[in-house]
Amino acid sequence: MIHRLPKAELHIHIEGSLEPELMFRLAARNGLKLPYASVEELHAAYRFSNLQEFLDLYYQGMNVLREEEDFFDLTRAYLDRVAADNVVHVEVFFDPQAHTGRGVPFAVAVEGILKGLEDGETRHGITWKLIPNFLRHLPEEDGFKALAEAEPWYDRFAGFGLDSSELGHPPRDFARLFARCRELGFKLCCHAGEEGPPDYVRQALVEIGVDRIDHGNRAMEDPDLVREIAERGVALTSCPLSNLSLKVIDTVGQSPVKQMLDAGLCVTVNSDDPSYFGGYVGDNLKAVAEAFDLSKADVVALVKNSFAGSFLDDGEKARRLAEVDMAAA
Ligand SMILES: Nc1ncnc2[nH]cnc12
Ligand SMILES: [Zn+2]
Repeated sequence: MIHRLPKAELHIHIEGSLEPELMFRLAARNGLKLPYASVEELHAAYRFSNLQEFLDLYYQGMNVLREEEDFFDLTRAYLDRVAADNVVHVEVFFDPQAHTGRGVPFAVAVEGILKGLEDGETRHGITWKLIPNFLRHLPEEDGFKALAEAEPWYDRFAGFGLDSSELGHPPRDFARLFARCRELGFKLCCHAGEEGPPDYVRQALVEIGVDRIDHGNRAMEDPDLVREIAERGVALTSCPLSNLSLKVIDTVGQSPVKQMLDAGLCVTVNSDDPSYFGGYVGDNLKAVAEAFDLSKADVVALVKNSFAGSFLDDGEKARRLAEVDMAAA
């Protein structure tokens, strides 16, 4: 049934969908030598004890993305893969500062990704939103520069997000930047509570006023905060296999997904960085369904949340939700 249901993915870093095979192909195309002898050796390096260990490899891996065509191929490969899982809508993150910071122009990254998204829409009918994320390990001032560079593409972006190393980089440090994004009419999302304390989630929710919380695991430590999230109707994008891989949890059964569902939160299931964490959105849904022995109603609720929590307009949401009900019947 999981396969059959039309679904959305709301938390995917396109750079984190770079599969080892494609990384080797792009390295060869760009005349670069990887510090790994083979795809197998690279795969074997994907063992992490925390977020930072993953991020170090993630930023190293994306170094093969140099030309517009590389970003196009990356995006195309992701959409081909999720089309096979019956994903019909994606809201895709990318990290512009991780590219401009190594000399790849903003335009190269964004144009390649946009062309890939348009190609996927044409070939698979997958609708999409694109959401640049600011890197929180860099100063807010650098985020303002990225926002200024993004200006020619404002009409192509649904919102802005915040990612990278969470501990020591609270959402509050980016309050002015997100206030500006809000003034410009963008949706706001923020990685919070993946490793950081519940107070980071509260800052994202109350001080930044996010429309969506990415991860949010540690919010579950604070019942008042859980109530606040429920009252505001803000969706959470949970990523079970990412949490497992980054040792946020020890087993999928410790994922907060079931607790969030039971608390009446709009929780969704996503892949985060599927190439690094060993599973796409369908695999993540299967993993939680198995770990919690979820009922059909719970699985349908998670999939409906993926549309309810999306940045689609109300009419499009209603149409997608009705399609899920039809497929589930
Ligand atoms: N899981 C994650 N947390 C924070 N930043 C990220 N960038 C890519 N994946 C991320
Ligand atoms: Zn993420």
